[in-house]
Amino acid sequence: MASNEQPGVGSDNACLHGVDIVRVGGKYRLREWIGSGSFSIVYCGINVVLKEDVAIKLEPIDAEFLQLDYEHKVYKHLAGGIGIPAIRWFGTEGDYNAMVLQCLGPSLEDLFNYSNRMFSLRTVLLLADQMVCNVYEASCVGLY
Ligand SMILES: Nc1ncnc2c1ncn2[C@@H]1O[C@H](COP(=O)(O)OP(=O)(O)OP(=O)(O)O)[C@@H](O)[C@H]1O
Repeated sequence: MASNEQPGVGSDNACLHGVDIVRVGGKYRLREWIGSGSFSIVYCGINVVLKEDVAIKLEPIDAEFLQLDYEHKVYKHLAGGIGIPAIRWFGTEGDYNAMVLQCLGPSLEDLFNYSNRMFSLRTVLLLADQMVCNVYEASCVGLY
């Protein structure tokens, strides 16, 4: 799960988190930093042609354990599932592998905070159902 220690909300400067590129795939511009996971950095971004909000996930190409390509394959296989973002672009830009995704709504952590860090039993069961279904789908195509 990702950590959000230094949100760059309001900043248009992607360099704030050590990333020295401003666009990927020609038309996806990085905007504010959303969070950093164990292997990647995620930004809010925009498709400058369609004006669509996107999420841009970057992984340094010199990372010891590259995972973005695998995550890209998992998303491709789970396409259309609940909570699975559509892939807009995948490739390499400068020193980064990049995956551009449909921008989802608030994270589970955000929703948990909105709910005073307490989910009802019904919500927990609905979440468990979605997670088990996604893992099952992935296992059916040999991804787990
Ligand atoms: N498509 C998306 N739309 C909106 N926010 C997203 C999207 N994908 C990821 N995020 C947000 O970006 C942050 C980091 O994402 P994520 O946890 O997937 O990174 P990660 O590097 O895969 O982390 P880990 O490997 O530690 O799970 C989280 O706050 C997450 O909610």
